[in-house]
Parts: sequence; C-alpha cells; structure tokens
Amino acid sequence: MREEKRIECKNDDVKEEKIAFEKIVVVGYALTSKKINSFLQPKLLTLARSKGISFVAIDQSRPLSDQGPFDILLHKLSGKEWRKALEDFRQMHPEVTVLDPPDAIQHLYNRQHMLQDVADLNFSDAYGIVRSPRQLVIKKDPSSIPEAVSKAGLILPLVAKPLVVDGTAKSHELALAYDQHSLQMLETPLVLQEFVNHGGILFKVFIIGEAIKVVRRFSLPDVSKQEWSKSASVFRFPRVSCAAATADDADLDPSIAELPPQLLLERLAQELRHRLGLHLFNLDIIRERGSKDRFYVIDINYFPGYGKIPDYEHMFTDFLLSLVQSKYKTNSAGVC
Ligand SMILES: Nc1ncnc2c1ncn2[C@@H]1O[C@H](COP(=O)(O)OP(=O)(O)OP(=O)(O)O)[C@@H](O)[C@H]1O
Ligand SMILES: O=P(O)(O)O[C@H]1[C@H](O)[C@@H](O)[C@H](OP(=O)(O)O)[C@@H](OP(=O)(O)O)[C@H]1O
Ligand SMILES: [Mg+2]
Ligand SMILES: [Mg+2]
Repeated sequence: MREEKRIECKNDDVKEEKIAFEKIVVVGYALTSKKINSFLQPKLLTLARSKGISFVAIDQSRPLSDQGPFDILLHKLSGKEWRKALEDFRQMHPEVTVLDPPDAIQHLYNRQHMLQDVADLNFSDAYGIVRSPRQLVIKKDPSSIPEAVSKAGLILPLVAKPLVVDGTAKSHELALAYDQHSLQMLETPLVLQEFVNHGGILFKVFIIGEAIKVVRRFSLPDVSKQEWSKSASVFRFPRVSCAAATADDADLDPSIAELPPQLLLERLAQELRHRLGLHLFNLDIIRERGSKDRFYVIDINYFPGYGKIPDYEHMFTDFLLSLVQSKYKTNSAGVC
C-alpha cells in the first residue's frame, strides 16, 4: 500500500484541529551509484519530502513487479536485460509513469540516430533556425573513410565521435580530423560530423518536462581555414564542455555569449520532447560564428547532470508533481 501522509492543520482563529490526508508520490529509482551521488543530493531529498514525494531505491536483484507500488519510475541503467524487465513492467503497469521509455532512450545512445529528429524538424521561426551538422557514419574499414568523406562532400575539419554512447569514458573520446589522409587513423564505428565554428562557447539546454534551463560552457575554439589547411593530423580530446568548463561568469564577446532566444528554445524543446518521446534530456547547442540566429544541435544526452544546475531540486520536484497531477486529471476526466 502506498503510504499516506498525515497533516495536522491548526487554525489559530477557531482553535480547531483538522486532519487531512495527502497521497505521497512514490518515485522508484534505478540509477548507478555515480548518478545517485550527483542527483539525489540532500537538498533534493529534503525538498521532495516537504512536498510529499518519496524516493525509493529499486532492488535490481528482485523482480520489479514485486516492488512498489510506484507512481513514477526513474531510471538510467544500461543492459538488455534491464531494458526487457522495464518494458515488461511498463506493459503490466500502465498506471506507473516510467521516465522514460527504454526504446526512446536507446535512440539517443546511437549518434547516427540521435540528431535525426533535429534534422527532420528543420526548425525555423522568427528567432532563428536550428539544424544539425552534416554527418556520415562509418561502421567498418577505416581505410575507406577518405573516399567516403569526399563522396559525401563533407567539408574538413571533421569531428569524429564514437557511434555508440554507452556510458563509458571511451564513448566520449572525440577527435578533430584536419586532413583527408589522417582520417584513416580513426577508430570505427564512428560518426564524422562537420565542425562548425562557434566562438568556443556552447549552450547546454537542460530539459525537465516543460521546464528548461540554459548554461554556457567553454567548447572547442574556432578553426581557421589557414590553420586546418596546414595541419595534417588528428587531434584527440576528451570531455571539453564538462561542468568544470562553465563559462557563465566569463567575460565574453556578447555576440558569442548571448543565449539563444528563450522562445526559440522553448519551442524547440517542446518539439523535440514530443518527437523523442522523452522528458529528461539536454541539448548541446552552438551558434554559427558570424551569425546571430543560426544554431546547431550537436549532441543530445539522456538524464544529464541535473545536480549541477543551481535550484534543480525545485525544477525536478515541480516536474514530478505536475506528472502526477496531469495523470489525476486524465483519470478523473469524464467521471461524474
Ligand atoms: N559539430 C561540431 N562542431 C563544433 N564543435 C563540436 C561539434 N561536435 C562536438 N563539438 C565539440 O566537442 C564537444 C563534445 O562533443 P559532443 O557533445 O558531441 O560529445 P559528448 O561526448 O557526447 O559530450 P557530453 O559530455 O555532452 O555527452 C562539444 O562540447 C563541443 O565542444
Ligand atoms: O554535467 P554534464 O555536462 O551534463 O555531463 C553529464 C553527462 O552528459 C551525463 O551523461 C552524465 O551522466 P551519466 O554518468 O549517468 O552518463 C553526467 O554525470 P553526473 O550525473 O554524475 O554529473 C554528467 O557527466
Ligand atoms: Mg555534449
Ligand atoms: Mg553526449
């Protein structure tokens, strides 16, 4: 049985004590210990408790259906077995909101598909246009890369990204390839993406349901034509725009640092939420150098490091409550 919270309300005027009962929202979570540390911070747990939300750890060694009952299931774990267990649970318990559906998450774990919805969307409004960089997928022989690149008409330099994002550090080891010949030195399977000059600043747009929060991070510096035509090599780099690379307080050229218009981001986020079928993700967005309103989405991450956003606990608890409220409204619609 779901717990119930007893609230005692004292009204000083009438000196009367009322007892009200409020449902506790139970959120089962299945997360790695790294994610538990970064996400389930005491400030989130405390605020959640005060709002009637309780987080309960899922025991992965026991069947999901034997646990709960849950209102919401929050998860970020890898593995086929886990996905199967979760999918079975979703079928058996449609009343539980699973954040998010395993297939929709899986879609983001392959860089060949990750940006497809951005490309299909062809977003354009009064505030700007949003595209994804042109890219090519190579699954096998690295010696075939130079020819494939020139056939596809991709323009150097290219960012080489491991095809699959699987939570390992290796899947975040990227490289910048300056010349056609060096492309053979890359490891497959990979995605080759055109590098877009953007003034070395990237916007991370965190999405939690309908709420969005944008931060600035340092990114790779621009590459001049002169520079890359002279360079013959592959420059390898690990996580450049991680949380430590915050640029929110840096003194920057305003034409580079200006955040993308809020309305554009809200519309883009809404479209992508629907197309991706996800509630919890972030978008890495860059503004093409020399342009005011031409943006590129270069990466999408599922359930990113929300714990680094100041006040994330408010955004997240509001989101959880909104899910339960909208479910309640749907269920009571048509009931007289
Ligand atoms: N097409 C591009 N043009 C310019 N810079 C790029 C491009 N793609 C990636 N970068 C740079 O490389 C960095 C890492 O790329 P990307 O975000 O795709 O990798 P990731 O490992 O998935 O990152 P995350 O840690 O956000 O998951 C970006 O933050 C940005 O600085
Ligand atoms: O801090 P940002 O730039 O958002 O980067 C995040 C990555 O995008 C996430 O993939 C990390 O989460 P996982 O370690 O669960 O993959 C996430 O790990 P965290 O939750 O431990 O902070 C971050 O590294
Ligand atoms: Mg990224
Ligand atoms: Mg990523």
